[in-house]
Amino acid sequence: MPEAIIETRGLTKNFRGFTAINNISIRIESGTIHALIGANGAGKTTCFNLLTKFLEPSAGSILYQGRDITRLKPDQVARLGMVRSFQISAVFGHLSALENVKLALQRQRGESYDFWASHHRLDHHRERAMALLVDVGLEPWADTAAAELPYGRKRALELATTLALEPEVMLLDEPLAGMGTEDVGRTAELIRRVAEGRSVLMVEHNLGVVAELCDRITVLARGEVLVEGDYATVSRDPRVIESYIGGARHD
Ligand SMILES: Nc1ncnc2c1ncn2[C@@H]1O[C@H](COP(=O)(O)OP(=O)(O)OP(=O)(O)O)[C@@H](O)[C@H]1O
Repeated sequence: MPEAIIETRGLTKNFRGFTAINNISIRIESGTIHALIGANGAGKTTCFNLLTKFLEPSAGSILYQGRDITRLKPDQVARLGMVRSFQISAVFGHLSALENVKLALQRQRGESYDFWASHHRLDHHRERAMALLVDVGLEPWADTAAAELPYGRKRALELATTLALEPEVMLLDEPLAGMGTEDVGRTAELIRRVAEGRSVLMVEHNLGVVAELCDRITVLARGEVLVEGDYATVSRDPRVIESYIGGARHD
């Protein structure tokens, strides 16, 4: 069996008596793009927040590269290489795209803003930041204030600031939400590109993109794993079809 980069065992989350996640065990294989899908209220966000350490589980454990990270804090798991996009990578609207990525690079190295920082180091950050902007197709926008970027480009900038942290696993929460068709296609392509050499876990409602992009899919229903597999397997499972009737968003 391929190596698991993230694994949950009996993961459970109760909210004052209501079980939002019930005893789920999932495996995210190293080097894959893995989607978490399910009808509204299935538990995707709760599961995502448990994996990224924004919520404490009521029971069960989470392993990252075989190591138990159940009790670690979000910044500790980020330092291990498991980074939630839009987590540490808040984008500052008044700063240019380039400055935002430079700042993310500085933070990645634990440097505080230093007026006297050597030119050599700052030049190095500039070059690396520019390369990351090129990677996400933002080169022409390098000097544009983040607040002025079109929506889809802003998400691309967030991906660049996440990439600055050199993650091994990127966790993306609805990366295509709110995008028009053109942005969806370009961002999906971008995710495919940045996924090379790393693993990605994403919560996503757009099933067309999930079908195109994701190697593995976990379908949640009422806080439990309904089925896990590739798109062909998952999409013809009668339980999945049934759980989606009336529940899924068809966007
Ligand atoms: N903080 C909370 N307190 C109480 N119940 C909660 C809390 N967070 C989530 N829930 C409940 O847990 C269930 C799962 O919610 P969750 O947001 O994880 O689902 P989801 O699959 O992400 O749904 P959506 O697609 O609508 O975002 C829902 O019934 C929700 O009402």
